[in-house]
Amino acid sequence: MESAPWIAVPDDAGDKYTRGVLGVVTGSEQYPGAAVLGVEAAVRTGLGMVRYIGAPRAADFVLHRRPEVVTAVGRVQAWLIGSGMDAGSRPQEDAVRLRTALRDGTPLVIDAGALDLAGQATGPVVITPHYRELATVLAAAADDDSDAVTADDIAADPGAWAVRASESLGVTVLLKGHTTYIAGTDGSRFSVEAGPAWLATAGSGDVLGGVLGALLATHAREIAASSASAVPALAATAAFVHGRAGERASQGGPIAALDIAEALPATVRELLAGR
Ligand SMILES: NC(=O)C1=CN([C@@H]2O[C@H](COP(=O)(O)OP(=O)(O)OC[C@H]3O[C@@H](n4cnc5c(N)ncnc54)[C@H](O)[C@@H]3O)[C@@H](O)[C@H]2O)[C@@H](O)CC1
Ligand SMILES: Nc1ncnc2c1ncn2[C@@H]1O[C@H](COP(=O)(O)OP(=O)(O)O)[C@@H](O)[C@H]1O
Repeated sequence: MESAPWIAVPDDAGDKYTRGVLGVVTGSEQYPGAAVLGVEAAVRTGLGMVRYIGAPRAADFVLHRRPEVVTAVGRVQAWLIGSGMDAGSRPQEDAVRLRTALRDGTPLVIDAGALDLAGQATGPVVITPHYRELATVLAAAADDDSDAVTADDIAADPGAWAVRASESLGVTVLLKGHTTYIAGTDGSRFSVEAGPAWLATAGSGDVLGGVLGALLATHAREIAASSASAVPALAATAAFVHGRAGERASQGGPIAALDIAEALPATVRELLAGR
């Protein structure tokens, strides 16, 4: 699959709303940095606006880093939820914020601490677990303990588990790892090996969530026309762009998650130049 066609280029008649707005409910008291990383990545992937409506401490950090972010509630074309949250200790305020996103009917990227809520979403969903997170999600969905799958089982055959999870949960699955596997509800299957192992660093997945959130928010029309085929293609594009940004940032050396986000504009530019 070509990734470049899945990058939305602004048209001359457009404005920030027609380009697409991403709503973000991420971060927490314990993990405010995840909110900063996801928002940074979304802004740098390209979109009209980000509305951040997470925890106040995280919102302060987000605004300090990205003053263009709006913290007022309003219409969005997609949501990114769960990065930097802990499903095991969810404050009531976060439950309310997450419900707003889940009931909106717009497409959602569901990561980390909101993965347990995927079944409650009213819009098309792509979940972005790593192996341990997928094992937890599948354990929660299993009829009894004998069906339980471990992270080691998933590591042994990640592509097959991404497909099984997509079929049993009825959502698009983006399973993170050295190779990232995407399984869509329409039968789409992608495997993306675009980046170096230096990408295995704290917050790298939070950056991926922001990239994918921006891509969903800027393709509302395509998703409305066919969410089952557009969402997995956009997920594969996000994994590819994330991997290429990691490669660009690393050049064979170590990287921090923010370096990946900062490499996104040049990565997108390079992709567009080639199309
Ligand atoms: N800067 C930030 O705010 C960051 C926030 N993050 C957030 O942190 C939350 C938890 O994500 P995880 O991927 O860690 O969740 P996991 O539940 O996969 O990882 C936690 C598990 O990792 C294992 N573990 C912990 N420390 C270990 C060590 N030193 N050696 C070996 N095993 C160890 C333990 O089994 C532990 O239960 C998510 O909400 C995520 O989004 C992470 O993305 C990292 C960066
Ligand atoms: N060995 C690896 N090689 C290349 N990319 C990797 C490797 N391990 C992890 N990644 C990528 O790094 C990111 C890690 O995400 P995640 O596990 O959610 O970390 P975090 O929670 O710290 O953000 C994912 O995009 C994953 O595909």
